Amino acid sequence: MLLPIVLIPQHFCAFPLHVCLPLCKLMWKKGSWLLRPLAWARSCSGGAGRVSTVPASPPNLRFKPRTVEDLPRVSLWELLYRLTFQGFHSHMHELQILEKGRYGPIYRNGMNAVSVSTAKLLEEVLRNDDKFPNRGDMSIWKEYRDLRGYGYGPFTEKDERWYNLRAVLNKRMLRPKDALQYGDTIGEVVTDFIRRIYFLRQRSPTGDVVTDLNNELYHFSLEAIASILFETRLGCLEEEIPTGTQDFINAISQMFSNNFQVFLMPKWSRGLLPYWRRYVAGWDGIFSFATRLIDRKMEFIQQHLDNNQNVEGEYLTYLLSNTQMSIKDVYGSVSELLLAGVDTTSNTLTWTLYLLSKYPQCQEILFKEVSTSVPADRAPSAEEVTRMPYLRAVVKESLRMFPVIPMNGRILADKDVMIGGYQFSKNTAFNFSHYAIGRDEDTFPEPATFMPERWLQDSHNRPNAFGAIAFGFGVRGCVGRRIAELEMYLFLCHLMRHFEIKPDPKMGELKSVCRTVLIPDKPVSLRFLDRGSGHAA
Ligand code: HEM
Repeated sequence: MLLPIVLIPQHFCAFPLHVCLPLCKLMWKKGSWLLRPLAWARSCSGGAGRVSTVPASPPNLRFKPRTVEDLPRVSLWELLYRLTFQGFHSHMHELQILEKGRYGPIYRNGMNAVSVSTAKLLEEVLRNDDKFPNRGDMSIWKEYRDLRGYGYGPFTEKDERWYNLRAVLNKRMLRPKDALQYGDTIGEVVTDFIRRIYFLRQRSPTGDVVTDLNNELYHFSLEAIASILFETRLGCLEEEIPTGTQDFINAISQMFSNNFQVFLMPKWSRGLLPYWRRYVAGWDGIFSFATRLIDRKMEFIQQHLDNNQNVEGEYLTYLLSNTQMSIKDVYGSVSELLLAGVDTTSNTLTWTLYLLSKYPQCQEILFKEVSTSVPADRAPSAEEVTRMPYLRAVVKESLRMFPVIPMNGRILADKDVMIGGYQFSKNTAFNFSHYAIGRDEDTFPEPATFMPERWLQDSHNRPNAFGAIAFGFGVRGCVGRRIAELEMYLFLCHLMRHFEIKPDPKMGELKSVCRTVLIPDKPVSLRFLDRGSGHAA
């Protein structure tokens, strides 16, 4: 009989076999396969996300694979209603969970892309990724660069030009051992930050609270990434913050806050509504900050060359001396790297500290790991921090719960693909609901609980890795991943040796807000209790 041959070898239903087979047989007899493919899929799979492939078509029963037309669909009106009247425009991550509950794990969202919200479906999409992966429409970012005559960077470039650009940018950054060379530079920034925490907490009435920690961590991340990209210290961790720094931070915030509105609004409305003007002003602030620092470095290099002195340097010197990159390209790429390197690590660290303060038992395990791995009389090295399993698990778990980039996507243009049992033609846009995926109960039991241990289980019990791919996947994955990880590991390792982090009762619970990146809904304040370690930072 054909049925078991088709079904049993690739049993794609969520129901156990003994429940599923009689159900399937019943439908088969009634001809339901042909008549109501979607209804079958729903009743048989417990959600399309459980279906990984359609069974091979029975030769004599005109089996038609399900297509995008068979997917549940959110109308544009529903989306607009939720964004505007229900306030989801700043809670797009929570909208993922709401829509998943209503439409299942794969559906057409209001923007006509296909949203996927299980680890398994995400894996299927990414395993079918193009040779030159494409995240989607970057036209409004390009428009700014065209307007001001800057080159495109890794976010905005596409196809072969993107590939060649990444070949240049990846060097000295992407491999784990590339990042290690920045260990001392980052270590110095971390030491300064610890000093700043001592300075800030003693100003509080109780002598141990640091308020507006997210902003402090912003300064830390900016200082750290600038020290790598521009090979120079900005002084963001001094008592007096240098002028221009806060303007840059505000400019990023301004650009991100207006990005979505500019994307949604028609071009003709730009002169009438304030978003486009604010958006351009935000980018102007970002680019002018970056180009000023690049120009300063070029002058420095030129002076050395004029004096017949050797020019040695790290990332920027390497880019500037790369013959494949014009100065316009360097401006474009470095500005994008800088932009990507500040909000991401700073917000992730904010969430991590908040979670550690709420889960003292996890903080204790982390403290023990740090104390036993590094002798008390010296600072941890870059190699050491990357070898601490609990520390890595803490960061991974924080990113699962609060993925700083809560959604992402791909347009698969190379070929037709089969995802979740549906056939999609070339050029289908897929949207990845990372926030909903990270909170999926099937992949992560007790998803709202911070449990770094879940990442330390043996390979059979460890969650599907696609459940939390905070840095993306494949050749288009995050170029700054190793730097970001090193920065966060060194930071947490140093900090744990100095302070025990506790909640500030005055702050209350934090909620997340989506402003392209996932940020806390209010200024964060935490207590930093001195462990009296007397360690060198
Ligand atoms: C917690 C820290 C960070 C997180 C969670 C993060 C996450 C991501 C994600 C999800 C992507 C998209 C990947 C994909 O589509 O597959 C991405 C891309 C990117 N990230 Fe990061 N990132 C972080 C830090 C950084 C840092 C420090 C830098 C700069 C040094 C950076 C530079 C970039 C760039 C340039 C891209 C675009 C790559 C391309 O399109 O080719 N990121 N990042």
